[in-house]
Amino acid sequence: MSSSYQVIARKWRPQTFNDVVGQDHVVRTLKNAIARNRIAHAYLFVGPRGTGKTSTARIFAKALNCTDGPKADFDPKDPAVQSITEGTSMDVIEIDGASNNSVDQIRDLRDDVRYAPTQGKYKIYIIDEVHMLSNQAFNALLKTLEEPPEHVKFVFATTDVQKVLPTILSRCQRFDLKPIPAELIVGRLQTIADEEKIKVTPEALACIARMADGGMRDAQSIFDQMISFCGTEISEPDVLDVYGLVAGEKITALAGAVAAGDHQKIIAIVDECDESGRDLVRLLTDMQALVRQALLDAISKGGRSDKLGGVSMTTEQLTRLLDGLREGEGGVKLGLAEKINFEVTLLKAVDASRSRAIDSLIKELAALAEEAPVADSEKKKD
Ligand SMILES: Nc1ncnc2c1ncn2[C@@H]1O[C@H](COP(=O)(O)OP(=O)(O)OP(=O)(O)O)[C@@H](O)[C@H]1O
Repeated sequence: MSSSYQVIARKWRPQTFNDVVGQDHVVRTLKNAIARNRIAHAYLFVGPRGTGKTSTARIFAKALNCTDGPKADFDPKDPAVQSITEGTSMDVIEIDGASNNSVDQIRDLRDDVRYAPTQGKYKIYIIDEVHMLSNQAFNALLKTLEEPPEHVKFVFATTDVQKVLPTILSRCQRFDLKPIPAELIVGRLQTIADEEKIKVTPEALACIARMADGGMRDAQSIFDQMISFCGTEISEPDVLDVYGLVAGEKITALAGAVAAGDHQKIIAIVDECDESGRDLVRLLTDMQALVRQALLDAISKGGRSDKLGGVSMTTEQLTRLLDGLREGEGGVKLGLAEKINFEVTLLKAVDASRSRAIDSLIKELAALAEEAPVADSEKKKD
């Protein structure tokens, strides 16, 4: 039974603080709070999906309720910790805010909090997607949050903090989990691949990380799917084909053509991508990422970058280009006449970046022209 298949994302859920990737600021603060015994009544973990909110909440619960706790470096084999890992601890209660019966659960919670924990030091309520609670449930929760008994701790998680009532927010210590940088996703996937005896090239991993956009769960799900398709050996072309992605060098070539204003080359590359069934929406996102990198490069170098295909572009041009690409996004995403919309977006973006450059030239000339008559009249006076 124990050999039953488990998806990677679940099998590789971080079990200790050290396993959590890319959220050092959160982990450090929680560890410090535990070490100094300054543990708040309620925490709120905010962040995009699959970045470690639920995992960190559970690890925090383990640190609070482990034998001789609270202790940040608890032993994962401690029976008190294992019961939390296995979801059998009576003192760690998880409620999914998105489910229909959460109101009843929150009502139960109000009665339940009065009773002392059964084994651990604390009763810990982890409420996932807290923004999805109905108003009724929110209000019921608020009453408990106002005066929680000493032995009760709350950990809330949300992907949409705007929807959490201010009255709840103001009673919580808030932590923002960030999208996980691609190189850390690659690192974690590599560790998993080694353990699972999967041979995967660095290019393939980079490609998976690119698609996951900072979400570790997404990255792991894609990796899982690739293993189903390819077995134990995965290379970049496999990932590109399965997900209809465009190869890195082709994206660079297209970005270069856009920077150079080479309309013919743009159209040729788009044709090629479309004919081989590539995902143009994704290509547009990847292009934006490249232009953004060039923009950051230009800003750090005082106003110019030649990162897009070696063409020197100003910060202003790159901003216009990025703007143009974003403007067209809606049309391309609509899916109708996707290719045409995509081409038009690129061509317009090229024009926008160039016309602005011409605009500034005109402005400079106008400024010079304004100065010129003064110089002439000065001369006449002489
Ligand atoms: N920071 C991280 N470090 C390591 N693995 C992670 C991290 N974040 C997510 N994962 C992986 O993704 C899976 C899902 O993570 P988790 O449930 O903690 O995310 P979440 O932020 O709560 O997502 P959601 O908002 O969708 O509930 C985990 O089981 C783990 O495999």
